[in-house]
Amino acid sequence: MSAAALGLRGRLLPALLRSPWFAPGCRRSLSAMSAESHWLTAEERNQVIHDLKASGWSELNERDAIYKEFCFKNFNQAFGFMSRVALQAEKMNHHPEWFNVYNKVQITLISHDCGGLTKRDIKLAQFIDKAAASV
Ligand SMILES: C[C@H](O)[C@H](O)[C@H]1CNC2=NC(N)=NC(=O)C2=N1
Repeated sequence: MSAAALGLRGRLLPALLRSPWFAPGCRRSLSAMSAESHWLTAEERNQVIHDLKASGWSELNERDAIYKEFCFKNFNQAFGFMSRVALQAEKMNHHPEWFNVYNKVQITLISHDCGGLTKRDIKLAQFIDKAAASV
């Protein structure tokens, strides 16, 4: 019976693959990861994604990640924002995927060692939004 017939298309299969049992890197590192790095429960995920979407983040289709674009007055403001985020990323040992052209910064957040979105990404996204608001 095909995966489609088993109803494994859509979100079920990605959710299964995201679980620690299918993400050996995540399971292996779970013991060394802080509480924030643990997987989100379905209820937690729904709530935080709802809140993040309200502030302009979106879920990527091709990966279990979140994405947001920021536009500042000039490069100086954009780079100052990136510098603050970079220091926080180093502090958390959790880093964004990002692209900057002049006053624009595109940010994708995903926990590479887990292959998906974890509490580390949510914590960094919330920091990023505060940093952007205080530029
Ligand atoms: C070696 C280093 O600690 C790891 O590569 C850290 C660095 N920053 C990271 N950032 C993100 N987004 N995901 C990771 O899995 C990750 N792992």
